[in-house]
Order: sequence, then C-alpha cells, then structure tokens
Amino acid sequence: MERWLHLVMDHRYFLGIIFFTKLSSWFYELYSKRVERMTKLPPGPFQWPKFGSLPQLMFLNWGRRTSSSSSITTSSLRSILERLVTQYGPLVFLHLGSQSFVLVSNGEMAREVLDVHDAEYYYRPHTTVAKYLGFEFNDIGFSTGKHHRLVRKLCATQLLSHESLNKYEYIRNEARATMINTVWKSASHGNVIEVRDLVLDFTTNVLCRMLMSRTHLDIANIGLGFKQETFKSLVQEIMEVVGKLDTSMFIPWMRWLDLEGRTIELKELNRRLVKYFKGVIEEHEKSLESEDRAHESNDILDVLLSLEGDDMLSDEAIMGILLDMVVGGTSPSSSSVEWALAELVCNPVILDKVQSELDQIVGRDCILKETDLPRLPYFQAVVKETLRLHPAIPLSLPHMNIVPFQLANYELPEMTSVIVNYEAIGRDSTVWQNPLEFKPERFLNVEISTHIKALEVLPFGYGRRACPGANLGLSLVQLALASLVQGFDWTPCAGQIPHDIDLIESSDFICFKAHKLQLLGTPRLAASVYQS
Ligand code: HEM
Repeated sequence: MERWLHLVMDHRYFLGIIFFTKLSSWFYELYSKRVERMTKLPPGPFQWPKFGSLPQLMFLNWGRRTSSSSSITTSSLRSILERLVTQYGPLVFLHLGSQSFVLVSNGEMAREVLDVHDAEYYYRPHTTVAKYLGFEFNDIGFSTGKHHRLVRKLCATQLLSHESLNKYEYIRNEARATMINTVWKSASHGNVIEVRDLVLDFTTNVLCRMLMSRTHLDIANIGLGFKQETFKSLVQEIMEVVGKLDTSMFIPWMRWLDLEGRTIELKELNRRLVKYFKGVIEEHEKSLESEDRAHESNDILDVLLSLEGDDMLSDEAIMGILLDMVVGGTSPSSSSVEWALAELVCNPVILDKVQSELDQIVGRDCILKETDLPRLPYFQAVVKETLRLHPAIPLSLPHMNIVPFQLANYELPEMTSVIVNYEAIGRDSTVWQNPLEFKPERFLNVEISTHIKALEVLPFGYGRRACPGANLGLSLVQLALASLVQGFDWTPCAGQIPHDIDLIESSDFICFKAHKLQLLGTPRLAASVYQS
C-alpha cells in the first residue's frame, strides 16, 4: 500500500512537471507568435488586447478636448493622426478595437497602395454610413466589384465626360452670373461677403441643375423635415453625420447597440433622401414618356433613366449616384475657392499678378469665358498651388484589402483599412521646398500632371478610387475664382489688415477654413457686366 502511495505521489509530481513545462512552452509560443506578427506590422502605438490603441487615442483626444463632449469626432481624429505621423513616420499601424488601420503619408508608399496594388486595395469597409448613404452600397464611393466598374465607366463615358461638361457650360455660366450679381449688390451696400456660403450656393446650383434640373432651394418646397430645407444645408447635415465616429466602427459586433444613436440618425436621413429622390425620379420618368417636357431636357438623371441592357441601374444605384455627386461635387470645390481667395488676400502681390494677367488677357469690358482659362498660366498656377497646400479632402476614405498584403517590408492583415494622407503628401518637405509657403511659381513651368504621376500631389486621389468629377471640380473652382478675382478687388473687413486673416484649418473630412472667410468686395469692371 505504502509503495502504491509513493508511486502515485511520484507520478503526480512527474505529471505536474509535464503540465508546467507544457503550459510554459504554450505561453512562450503565443508570446513569440505575437512578437513575430507585431514585428511584421508597420510601427504604431502600443496595442492592448481587445482594445488595440483605442485607449491611447481616447487619452490624446481627452487631452485636447475643448467642449463638454467626450466622443471622438473626425476633427480631433485628424489632429491626433498628425501627431502619430510625426512620431512614427510615413506608415503608421493602428489597431482600433478589432479593426486594423494603416495611415500612409508619403508618395512612395501611396504608390504601392494606389498604383501597384490598386486592384487589391480599392475595397471599402461595410460601415453604417456606406449602407444608408450609399443606398446599400449601390452608389459610386462605397460600391465595389462589377457595380463599381459599371458606374465608373458611366461617369467617364457619359455623366462626367468632356462632352457632358461642355453640354452644361450654360448652367455654370448662369450660376456664375447669379453669384457675381449677388456680390455686386452686397458691395453696393457695403455688406460683408461670406465667401464659403456664396460659393456653396454657386456649386450647389450648378450640381442640382446638371443632375436633376433643380435649384439649391428645391427642398424648401417639399417640407420633408430637412433641417434648414435647402440642398446646401442638407449637404452640411450629411457632412456632420459622416464626420462623427461611433463604437461600431471599431467593434462591429456592437453595431446592434447603436450606442451613439448614429444608426437611427442615418436611417432617418436615408428615409428622407429616398422620399425626395423617388419623387424626382418619378417626375422625370413621367416627363421622359411625355412629349411636352416640363424640365430642362437631358439632365444627368434623364441619362441615367435612359440606360438600357446591362447598363440599366436600380433606383438605389441612381439615388446613390445623385447623392455622391451633390455631396462630392459641392463642398470640396467651395473649400478650394475659399482657401485660394484667403491666400490671395493674405498675399497682395500674388493677387495683383493674377488681376494683371486677367486684365491683359481678358480685359475689363467683359467677364471671362471658360475658354479664356487655359490662356492664364499664372492663375492656373495659383489654383494648383491651392490644391497642393489645401487639399479639400486631406485624408482619403478607407481603401481596404480583402487578402493579406505586403507593403514595403511589412505584412498587413486582410481587411486593413488604408487611409492615404493626401495633405501630408502635398506638404512633404523632401519633395517640396518650404512646403507651407504659398508659392504659385512652383507650378509655372511644370505641369501638375508630372507631379501627379510621381504621386507628389494628389488633390483628386489616384487609381480606381480617384475622383471621377476632377474635371468638373476643376472647372467649378477655376470659373468661380477667376470671376471673383477679375470682377472685384478684395479686402479684409473694416479695421483688419491682410495679416489678420487666419489660415486655420478645420480638421473635418472636408477641410474648410476653421473660420469662414469674410471679405469686402469692390467692383472693378463696368456696371453692365454684373447685371447681365
Ligand atoms: C475641387 C473639387 C474636388 C476635389 C478636390 C475632390 C477630391 C476627391 C478625392 C481626393 C477623392 C478620392 C478619395 C479616396 O481616395 O478615397 C474623390 C472621390 C470622389 N469624388 Fe471628388 N473631388 C472634387 C470634386 C468632385 C465632383 C465635382 C464630383 C462629382 C460630380 C466628385 C465625386 C466624387 C466621387 C463620387 C468620389 C468617389 C469615387 C470612388 O470611390 O470611386 N468629386 N474626390
């Protein structure tokens, strides 16, 4: 019996040693696997189990909080990302909750994602915003695969082609005449001009007419409960919702809890948009069938409704395209004009050069035409320099890979969202001398396309996800800016000097000036020009 007891005791001792050894080797294996995996990832802040780097981001956000709200918004996110780039370099890896992100901040790395591996990296994460504002991922910006290829082809060949832009030139000219007349009337009363609102009215008018023969005030007539009931305020409402971050972006399984109430907000917005767009679509369908057309013929909605065969689109896809174009086309163009005018007023010598060029090429008896624009090299350089220094979309939407991917010497897990830092690329001091200085001369003898091919400046993105509205966006920016600068002398409000104008950036998804640009305009052409 005693022998048996000894044997069992010995055995337990023996088993204990085996168990302990196994356990330690298992822990060691886990640890070394984690270290191995981590060393293959780009640098970034420490990752806590389950939460990743969220606690640090929340801490950084808390450190810079100014209001009583404790939720992270894109505004604060962007400035936090800037700090991470300074600390970790052009590739930063972030694990936030269960989602992986990589921030790409120089041209060389951007080439890997947007050019070399464009096909693997053009997917978008399926977020709540993509579901409700992309009409079930049927729009342009959030769709993928065959549908994305189809809508991009339609944009290039029909909706936003050169022919289509020429066809709608009269709309741009009429909206420009309204804008110039508004400034002229304000100037005669000595009123201050809010440049952003003025240009937003211009761009929204152009887009709403081109797309569906509506004016920017259209929503006011239908009482669907939009906050201020104009298209301009609708776009602002959308931007506000898009700019908010919610827990489910980092911890998708918590989506059903809708902790921040964002899903409810998006559903409600989607309901109102569907009701509005369905009404417009129905009206167009009726009009297309009737001989006696009530609206401007051949707007973009007409083109979309007339598609046949494999190109035919569902109502969701049509609504998605309309919304993407209104939202994508209005705010970025307006922000670029506001930045350009702010820089010009801060740099009177440059403003003077632009006006002299306009006087020499176009004269003072008439307002310029679109065909004059290519004959204004200095003005063109001002626009390019504005797009470099103040890209309207400083950070791309997430580009996602669906298979694991090698980037430089690093390995990125599948479903990593890559955010391309377009702003940092245009301000890279290894490419641009004194990058924060506004110096149009850098573009005088060099085509911007040379810099775009080298991925040194990317105001419209690059590759499959590059902006399909770049040509329209450029013509809106150029026409509005050139007309405002040819038509008026611009000075800061009473009691201010040019240096009082701040160039502080908002940190939102669309980078506007943090404070609206307010200026006084003095007409410099014959009165008849403003009234035509
Ligand atoms: C100055 C004006 C504009 C600027 C600076 C601009 C900038 C950009 C940028 C940087 C992107 C790429 C984002 C990414 O990498 O994820 C983009 C995408 C897009 N833009 Fe623009 N844009 C402008 C005007 C327009 C206009 C006029 C339209 C349409 C009428 C438009 C519609 C779109 C759409 C639909 C996308 C998504 C493309 C896709 O995901 O396939 N944009 N824009």
